[in-house]
Amino acid sequence: MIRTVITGVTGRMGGTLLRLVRESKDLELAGATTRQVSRLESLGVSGGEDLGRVLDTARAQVVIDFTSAEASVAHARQCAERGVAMVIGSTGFTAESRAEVAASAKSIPVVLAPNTSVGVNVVIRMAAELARVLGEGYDVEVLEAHHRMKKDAPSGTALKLAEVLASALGRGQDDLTYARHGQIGARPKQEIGVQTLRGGDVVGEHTVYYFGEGERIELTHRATNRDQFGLGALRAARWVTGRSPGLYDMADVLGFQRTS
Ligand SMILES: NC(=O)C1=CN([C@@H]2O[C@H](COP(=O)(O)OP(=O)(O)OC[C@H]3O[C@@H](n4cnc5c(N)ncnc54)[C@H](OP(=O)(O)O)[C@@H]3O)[C@@H](O)[C@H]2O)C=CC1
Ligand SMILES: O=C(O)C1=N[C@H](C(=O)O)C[C@H](O)C1
Repeated sequence: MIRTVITGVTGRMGGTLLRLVRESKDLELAGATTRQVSRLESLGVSGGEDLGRVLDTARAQVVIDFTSAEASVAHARQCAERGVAMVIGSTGFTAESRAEVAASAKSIPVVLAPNTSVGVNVVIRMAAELARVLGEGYDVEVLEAHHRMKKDAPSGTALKLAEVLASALGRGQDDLTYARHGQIGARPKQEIGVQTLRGGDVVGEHTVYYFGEGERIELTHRATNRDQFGLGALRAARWVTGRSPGLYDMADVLGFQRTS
């Protein structure tokens, strides 16, 4: 059994992960963290607020962390100090905070993935392949929609899609456009638009549009609950436990060639 700690266990993903770890045959809950410590008892979970303290008694092999970029940076440092592997699903990283996780991943294995759903990762791969095949004759746009409580925008998945599309088309960060307003003029050929919708209880939707002359291709993934994110995270936890230190992503877990 793989001894697993879940951070942010009172969150939306934390609750999904708690149920899935309990249902799994090969992972066991070794502890959990939350800032709402009084809720741990009713969840039947042992743990506390500080991951370092939880790890000092939990004999954990892996931490699954869906919290926030800021919290994940601190959690990665605490795991690195104790030699515990990690799966990080948090989004909202800046180049600097990602570099901090990469620094921790010099001493422990870390899977850092803005989307742990296998289906989404297949879509990411197909999006790059479609862009390569279609080439320059199509205008590429990414649209994402999420629930009203989501804190970061665009979603980590939309940013990942934009990154792999840019790489497939030989374009760079400067070609990404996150908003349009006013007299913007004709669309530059090189542009890749990334647009955000927020509202209601939308779990997560991503579409890549390829607008051509006289046709349009749309590649869409819609999550209708959080289970596939959680199941993918458990798969990543099994894969990362006992690996060599390094920063990995879901492409590594799934045995795909990296797309960017
Ligand atoms: N990779 C993937 O496939 C997916 C990634 N995500 C990402 O996972 C993250 C969590 O999403 P979700 O579960 O919906 O969010 P929630 O807000 O429901 O849960 C976040 C949890 O993390 C805790 N947390 C947040 N910030 C901190 C902090 N600074 N220190 C300690 N604990 C903290 C919260 O604690 P408290 O309750 O005390 O506020 C809460 O328990 C987001 O970044 C989201 O984008 C989400 C779904 C899928
Ligand atoms: O916050 C969410 O809910 C989600 N976040 C991830 C992201 O930012 O890409 C993945 C998923 O779509 C749900």
